Amino acid sequence: ESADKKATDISDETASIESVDWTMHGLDEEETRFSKLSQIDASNVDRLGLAWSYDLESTRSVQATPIVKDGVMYVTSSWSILHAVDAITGKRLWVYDPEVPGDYASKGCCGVVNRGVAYHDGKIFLGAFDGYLHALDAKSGALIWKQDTLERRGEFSYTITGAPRIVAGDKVIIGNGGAEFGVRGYVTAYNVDTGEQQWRWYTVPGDPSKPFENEAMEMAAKTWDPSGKYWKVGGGGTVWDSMAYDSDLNLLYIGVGNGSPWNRDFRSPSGGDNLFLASIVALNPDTGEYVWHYQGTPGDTWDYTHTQQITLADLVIKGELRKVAMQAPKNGFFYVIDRVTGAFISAENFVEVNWATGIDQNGRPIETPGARVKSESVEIVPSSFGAHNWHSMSFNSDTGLVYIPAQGIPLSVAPDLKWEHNTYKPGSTMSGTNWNLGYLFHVAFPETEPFGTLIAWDPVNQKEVWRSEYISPWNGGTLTTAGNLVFQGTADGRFIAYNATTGQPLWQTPVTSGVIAAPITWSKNGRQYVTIAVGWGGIYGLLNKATKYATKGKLFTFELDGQAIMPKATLSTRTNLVAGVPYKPEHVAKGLELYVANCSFCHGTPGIDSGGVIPNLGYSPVGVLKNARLWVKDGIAVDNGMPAFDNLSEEDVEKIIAFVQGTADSIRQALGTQPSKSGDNSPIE
Ligand SMILES: O=C(O)c1cc(C(=O)O)c2c(n1)C(=O)C(=O)c1cc(C(=O)O)[nH]c1-2
Ligand SMILES: [Ca+2]
Repeated sequence: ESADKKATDISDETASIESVDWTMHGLDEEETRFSKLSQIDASNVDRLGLAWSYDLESTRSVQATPIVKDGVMYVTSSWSILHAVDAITGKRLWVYDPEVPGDYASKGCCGVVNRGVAYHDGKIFLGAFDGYLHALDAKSGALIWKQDTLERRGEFSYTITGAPRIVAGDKVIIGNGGAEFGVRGYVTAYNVDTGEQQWRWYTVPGDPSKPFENEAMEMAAKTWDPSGKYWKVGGGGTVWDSMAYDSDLNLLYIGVGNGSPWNRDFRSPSGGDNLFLASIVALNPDTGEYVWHYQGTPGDTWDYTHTQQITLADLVIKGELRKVAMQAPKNGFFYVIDRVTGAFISAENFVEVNWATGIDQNGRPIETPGARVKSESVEIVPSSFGAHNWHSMSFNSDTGLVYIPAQGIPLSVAPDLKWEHNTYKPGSTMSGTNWNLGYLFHVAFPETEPFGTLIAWDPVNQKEVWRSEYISPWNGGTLTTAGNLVFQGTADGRFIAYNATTGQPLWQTPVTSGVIAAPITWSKNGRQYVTIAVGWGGIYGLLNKATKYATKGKLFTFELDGQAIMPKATLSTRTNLVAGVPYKPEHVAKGLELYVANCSFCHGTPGIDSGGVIPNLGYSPVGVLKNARLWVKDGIAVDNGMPAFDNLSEEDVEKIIAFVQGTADSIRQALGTQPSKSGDNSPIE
């Protein structure tokens, strides 16, 4: 009975084959992103053409997996703005703006992002960046109910960036972001009709002097050192992206994130595994009770979130059919675990790693001696950007392969010995916007090179089968289909179809901007379509980009023999290295400390990072850098997400300007080039 129910959950109209919707974030409860549609296949995919394009009008990140239900496409763009679009014509039906305040942007680590909505019984559920969960009428976009998901709003920097999920027939589940800032992670279930809270499950223990919420918290507290007073900083463990659901087993799987602060030496000085950080946890979806956990990265100290996609599959392993959960988290290992019991089955690294030599038979990493950075600057591989981040993977049960958007983004880290909970200190990474890391970055330059790769991974034999290399990290999520295809958008602005078995590229088209989101496929009246939301951004995309474009967010739908014309890409207006802003050289060193504590994680290193959706200040127009006070102090761009910094004095701003101009001058000198025409607004070519 439940198997039938599952099939209809995937799409109400699947039975007719005529119209197949995409109604869940990961396509199905198992989050496979494997579509059974096969009209578009390896033999005809080269005939794909544009059916229509739609303007999302966003200048920040587009991360959403669209949802298609009854001819309507629901897709979010930055600032959690939801667009309802006629799926056949691409015409706007309605737009819902949850009106996230501009000054909320700096309460998230990685930009005002949103990964999509959930659909259930005529309602759309949207988690907005400022922590409210909205339930809307799917037809009109009218608000039905709205819930504040945040605890102690204002005291902690919580956000929502992930897509809600529907479980147990009547519950909508959402977690939060915030573990870079110091928060306590949890997931909450709300009744789909009323919005009433059903249960909340914390991922880490609270203040041990107070009663524990449940036995799981009591068990978890034994793995934390109370002398670190972790509960003051929150402890971390946000559930900011992945969940999966097995309705047969009646288990909800959640992916739990990193510790707050990142550095375990400050969070739990005597060590400990710090449950349930960096774990997959199975919960009873009816009650929110703990069932089991598997902790992939015990005692996380590297921002090794296990919030990356959890995909469920039934695999024959050593002759036995196993119900498994699969994950490729930031730490670089591909995990297969038993989803009934949480028992470890296998793990192998899918990229080069230097923090562990492998995973032992109990599922514990064998850490390398220098992996827990104690004094000098060390380059840990993978970095906290992850060997795989939130970009969706897909699992094709025909080929037996998982398609992973893998990457390497170099970062060196050193302990921040000055770190104190919620204390602004020049020199302490982003402490000016309340980050709580306990690390400094790039005290020494990292030695590895950035890379981006699509990896086709065999989860049974734990080995790579094929790969496709890209020129940049931070490529889009993947989709696979019964047409033996894999689709992926790329950081360099292409949308590509591969043969799922061999990895041979079969078709590609430019799509006006770098892509980070995942494509979907669906059909209407017997015709198959492929849709991708496009718009550069996310954490790496704040700082860097791999195209010369700054095109606003778009939504593209493709079909066989589609004839629509691809809109023109907009060139970035990035200027040359800034020159000629007067400054006092003795201000540069202090300016660096101020920059690190207030500017670095959004604007990047001046003149070194290329600038993504947030400008790199090394390429500021002269007039902008000279008048930085207007942005930094007077807050003229608060609506765009640039906060006004009360902690900075006028003189501090002068010092930051000195650091930016001084750095630009040093780089220019090192490159041996002439001073550029200042204020030049010519596009980079
Ligand atoms: O610890 C957290 O709460 C948290 C939240 C988020 C988020 O909500 O986007 C990210 C991360 N961590 C993170 O570690 C990370 O690498 C990341 C990348 C992105 C992005 O949108 O590109 N978000 C996040
Ligand atoms: Ca994190």
